[in-house]
Amino acid sequence: MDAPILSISGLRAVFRIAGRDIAAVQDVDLVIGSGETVALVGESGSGKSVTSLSIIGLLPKKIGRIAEGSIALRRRDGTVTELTGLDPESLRKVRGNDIGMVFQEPMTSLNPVYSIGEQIAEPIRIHLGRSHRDAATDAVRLLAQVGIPDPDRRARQYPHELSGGMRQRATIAMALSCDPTLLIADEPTTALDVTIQAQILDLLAALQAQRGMGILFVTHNLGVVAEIANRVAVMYAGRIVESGPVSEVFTRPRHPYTAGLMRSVPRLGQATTLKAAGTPLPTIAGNVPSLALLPKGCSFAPRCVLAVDACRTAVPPLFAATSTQQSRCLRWEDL
Ligand SMILES: Nc1ncnc2c1ncn2[C@@H]1O[C@H](COP(=O)(O)OP(=O)(O)OP(=O)(O)O)[C@@H](O)[C@H]1O
Repeated sequence: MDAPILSISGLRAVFRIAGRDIAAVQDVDLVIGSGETVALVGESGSGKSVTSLSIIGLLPKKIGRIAEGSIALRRRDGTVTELTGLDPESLRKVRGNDIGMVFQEPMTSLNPVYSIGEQIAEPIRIHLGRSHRDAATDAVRLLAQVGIPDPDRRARQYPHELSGGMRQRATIAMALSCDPTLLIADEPTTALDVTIQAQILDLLAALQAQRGMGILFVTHNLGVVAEIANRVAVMYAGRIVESGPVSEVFTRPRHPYTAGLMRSVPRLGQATTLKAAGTPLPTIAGNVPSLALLPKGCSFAPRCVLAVDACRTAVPPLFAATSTQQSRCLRWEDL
């Protein structure tokens, strides 16, 4: 059997703040197979972006670093490379050749002073060694593949001449230009309106079916997870607290934090009913703890209605709730 596209184990990423290492992410294990989409979900500050930045080696210089763990990537030629030990230049090559990235705001990836076509062609020339002319042809082909009408003309246009949805399509084309084995999409649809969002999700699913790449999809939106992902990993205060197939986790969450997140999602019809009844949508009481002052034991315990004394003494391990679903809750059986 082929090695997974991405295999993270025991990842701990820290920030050096006021002379202390503060762990933004710890004990993170994550596997993505080819053709599989894994969603990383959780509230703001839970460590989703730090996890994806660790993979691409772009933690903030000077203060951020991977303190422990391994990140193994299967490359296009089938070899598996350990990314944590690579020097910056080798890592840059892996990033350009084997990992594609799409971020929330397309203008962070696009340069306003170059045409769309030039920007897609550049990595093709640099990383795949294609001629100017061939790379330009490839760029137009990629624009067509991501559903941009009249791709010849669009390739000559500048980012400001495209709509937000078209710009995001263009960054997806750029991310796919070197035929990556792994695509990291960090809130790629959050800045778009819902109809465009649905189109981009459909596009990613279609491209994945064609190319068989693995996708790490970072989002705080459970609706989007249900739409696009095969498996989901729920993060809280830097740790994965629950993971498993979306169908299992969403129908039967085994961690109180996941259950709380699920309850706080408005459902069609429910919002108006609750409003009519004068009942607000349920939220999870309390706040995410500061990473510098994590409570002893389970980080979610201070907000958890199920918490017992044992939860406050040691961080719970990941329990195998089923053969495919894991929960970092001592009381997963009581949920
Ligand atoms: N440059 C930085 N310096 C110091 N701490 C940081 C830095 N970047 C992130 N952190 C800390 O790391 C933690 C995890 O942040 P991260 O951006 O991964 O969260 P997230 O789950 O992606 O949130 P969001 O949905 O808001 O992007 C946060 O507590 C944050 O304060």
